[in-house]
Amino acid sequence: MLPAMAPTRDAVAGPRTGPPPAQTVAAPAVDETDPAGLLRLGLAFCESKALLSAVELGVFDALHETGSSDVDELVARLGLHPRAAGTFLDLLVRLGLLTRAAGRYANGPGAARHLVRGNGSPVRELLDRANRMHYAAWGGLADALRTGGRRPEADYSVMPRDPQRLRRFLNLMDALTTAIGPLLAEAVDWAAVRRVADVGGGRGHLLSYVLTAHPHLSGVVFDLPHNAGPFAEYVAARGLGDRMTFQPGDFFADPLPAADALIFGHVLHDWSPRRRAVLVRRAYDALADGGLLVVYEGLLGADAGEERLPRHPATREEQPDVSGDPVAALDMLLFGEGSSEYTERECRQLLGGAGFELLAVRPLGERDTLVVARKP
Ligand SMILES: C[S@@+](CC[C@H](N)C(=O)[O-])C[C@H]1O[C@@H](n2cnc3c(N)ncnc32)[C@H](O)[C@@H]1O
Repeated sequence: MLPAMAPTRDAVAGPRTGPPPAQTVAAPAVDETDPAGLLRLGLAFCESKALLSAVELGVFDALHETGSSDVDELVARLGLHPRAAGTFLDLLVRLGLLTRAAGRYANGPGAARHLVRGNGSPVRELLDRANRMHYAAWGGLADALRTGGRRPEADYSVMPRDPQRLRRFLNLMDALTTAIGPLLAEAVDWAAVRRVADVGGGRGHLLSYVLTAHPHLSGVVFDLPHNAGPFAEYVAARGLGDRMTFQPGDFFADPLPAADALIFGHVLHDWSPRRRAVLVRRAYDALADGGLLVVYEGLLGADAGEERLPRHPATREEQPDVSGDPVAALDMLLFGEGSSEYTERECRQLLGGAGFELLAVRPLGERDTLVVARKP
């Protein structure tokens, strides 16, 4: 699940959001006798931007509502200039996103499943964010590589001033944890836990899965005060108002909730290694002996012998471990606001260094790793 990285003020001020939108793909075959592969790679941004623009313009939403439309109908509905609209739509057909029959366009199966707003797929939210932030940031990649590209850590203080942005952010968080919630409910042994706190738990989406699966649990979401309203709406809608509470606070400054288990989900990677260590120490201090710390994160380079990318020998020590997803790692390193993805090994060290005893490290869904630790 990627980070906020645009060089614009908007993106710079925004917080991290979990795993990156981009997925590493196998290295394309570049045949020295045929430069087509190189050209395709070099110009891939055109097709990428066509998809992102179609999402931005609401092409897939419009076609979802109408079933099918001709170019004039789409021009009118989406407020497009007619000059290039037909060519643009035909490009989307060629990319396999739309179908066209008798001059009428419709969503292809992949678009219908993943690109229509509100259909529950995280892909739409990720592409939305990629368009607003990552695209512009990657446009400045060469500069970021020259300068090191570091930016300040996440700044969540922008959220209360921009309700639309907050809503978009919460939607994205929920989309990313929809797949994780049921898995996390299963993967952890909650039998000895009575009260669980999701620290940085947003409006409670993830925690609602855990509580629904385990009726003996009660829960508290600890998050910044601006999430109190969205939380209240959310738990009322899920019918969990009597089992889940919201504790507003700053996890760097305020006492963490008293609970038998604390969750940090997609939270630690928002911060620099130093601040991550602060959070883990605070969790250790907040838990009673035997208490659980549950971390899920898109950790890089699991220790299970994944192939490592070659490193430049001269800077070996400074290189991040990017064995998991180099696109995500670059994105996070250069544009991730001082936050950084980190490796499974670092996570083990982080928790072990604070005094935790590791109980389990295992994959959680397609992108995340679950780490469960206990305060001895
Ligand atoms: C990247 S989101 C992760 C949300 C959720 N745990 C998930 O897995 O999707 C980070 C969360 O931490 C919260 N947060 C950021 N800074 C915080 C702080 N200083 N104190 C408490 N919560 C904070 C944000 O409001 C946001 O809900």
